[in-house]
Amino acid sequence: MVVATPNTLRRGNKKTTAFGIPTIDLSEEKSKSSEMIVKACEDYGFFKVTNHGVPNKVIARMEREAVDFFSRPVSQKRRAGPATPFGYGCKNIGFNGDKGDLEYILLEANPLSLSQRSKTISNDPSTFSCVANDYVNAVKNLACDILELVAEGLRTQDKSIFSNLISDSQNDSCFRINHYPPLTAPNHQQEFNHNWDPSPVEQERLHISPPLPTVGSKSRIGFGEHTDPQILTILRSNDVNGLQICSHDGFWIPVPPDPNEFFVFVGDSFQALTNGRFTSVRHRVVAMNSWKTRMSMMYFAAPALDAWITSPSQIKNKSIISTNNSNIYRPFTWGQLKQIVYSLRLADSRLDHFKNHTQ
Ligand SMILES: C=C1C[C@]23C[C@@]1(O)CC[C@H]2[C@@]12CC[C@H](O)[C@@](C)(C(=O)O1)[C@H]2[C@@H]3C(=O)O
Ligand SMILES: O=C(O)CCC(=O)C(=O)O
Ligand SMILES: [Fe+2]
Repeated sequence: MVVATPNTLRRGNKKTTAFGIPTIDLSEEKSKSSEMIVKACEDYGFFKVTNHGVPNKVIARMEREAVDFFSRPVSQKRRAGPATPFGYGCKNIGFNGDKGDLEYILLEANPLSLSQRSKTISNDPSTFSCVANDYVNAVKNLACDILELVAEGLRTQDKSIFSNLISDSQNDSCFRINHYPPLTAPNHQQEFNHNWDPSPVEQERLHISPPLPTVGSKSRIGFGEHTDPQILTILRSNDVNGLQICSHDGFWIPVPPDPNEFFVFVGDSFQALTNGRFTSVRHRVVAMNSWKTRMSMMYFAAPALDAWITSPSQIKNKSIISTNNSNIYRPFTWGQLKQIVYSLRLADSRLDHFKNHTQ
C-alpha cells in the first residue's frame, strides 16, 4: 500500500483539511451538517467534528487521569491486567497473536463496570470512575447527535433509529485508552521497553514472538490495520501523529492530530445497518519519528448484545441505498458479530461471515 502525499488526497470540492479529511462543523444548520456527514460516511467512513459540545474540562480531566495511570511503574499497571479483553494490556492485542507497540486500558463503558475496574486502575478509584463516566457520557451524547444527523441525512422516518441502539441501557459500548512510545528517543524507548517487555516466562505464556511489525525502516506499527466492529467510534488524541486511514482506492492517508476536536469512524455494524451504503474505514497507527508519546482515547459505540443489526426497511428503497435493494447481509445480532470478531485476527474482515449467499 502507498502512503498518499497531500496532492493525491484532494478529491472534489468538499470542505476538507489540508490532508483531505472531511470536517463537519456541528454548529452549522442541521440540514447542511446531516448531508455532509452522510457524504463523509459514504466517501471515507471517517470525518472530523468541530464545535462538538464536549466540555474541555471533561477531556482535560480524563487525559490527566490517563497520563497518571501510564506513568506508573509497570508492576502497578499490571494490577489492572492482563486484558481479557478488558483491563490493562501491553503489546498484545486480542487473543489471536496480534501485537502492537503500545500499552492500553480497555474498559466496559457502563457505570457499574467502570466503578469496579477503577479499583485496579487508580489509588483514588472514585475520582477515576467519576472522571471516566463524565467523559463516556459526553462522547456518547456526541455519538447520539451524530447518529441522529445521519438518520436525518438518510431521511429515515424514525430519526432515533440508530441512536436508540447505543443509548439502550444494555448497550455494550467500550472505552479504550492507548499509549504509544515515541520512536526516536533512545533513552525513553529503552525505559519503555524495560518497563513494558514481559519477562521470558511471561513471553512464553503469552506466546510472544518478537520483533514487532514494521512499515519501512523509520516507522513501527503501533496498532495494526483493522476496522472497528461497532457502530461508531469517537476518537480524541493528544497532538502526536500516527493515525492513518485507508481511502476507498487503497491509499493510506495520514490524519493530522487535533487535540481539540474529535474524529469519527464508521464501524462494521454501521456498514451492515446501511446495507453497505457506508463502509467501515480501515485504519492503523504508525509510530513515525516522533519524540513524543501518542495517547488516544476511543469510545466504541455498540448496541446491546441481543440487538439485531439489519438495514431498516425504511432505508431499503433505491433512492437511499445506493447500490441495490437486496440485503447484502443476513440479519445478525451484535453478540453474534462480536463472537466472530474475537475469533479472528485484527486485520480480518468479519462481515463476510454474514453475507447473503445470493451476493
Ligand atoms: C485482535 C482483536 C482485538 C480486537 C478484537 C480482535 O479479535 C479483532 C478486533 C479488535 C478490536 C479493534 C477495535 C477495538 O479496539 C476493539 C476493542 C474491538 O472491539 O475490536 C479491538 C479488540 C480488542 O482489542 O479487544
Ligand atoms: O490509537 C489510535 O489512535 C487508534 C487505535 C484504534 O484504532 C483502536 O484502538 O481501535
Ligand atoms: Fe480502531
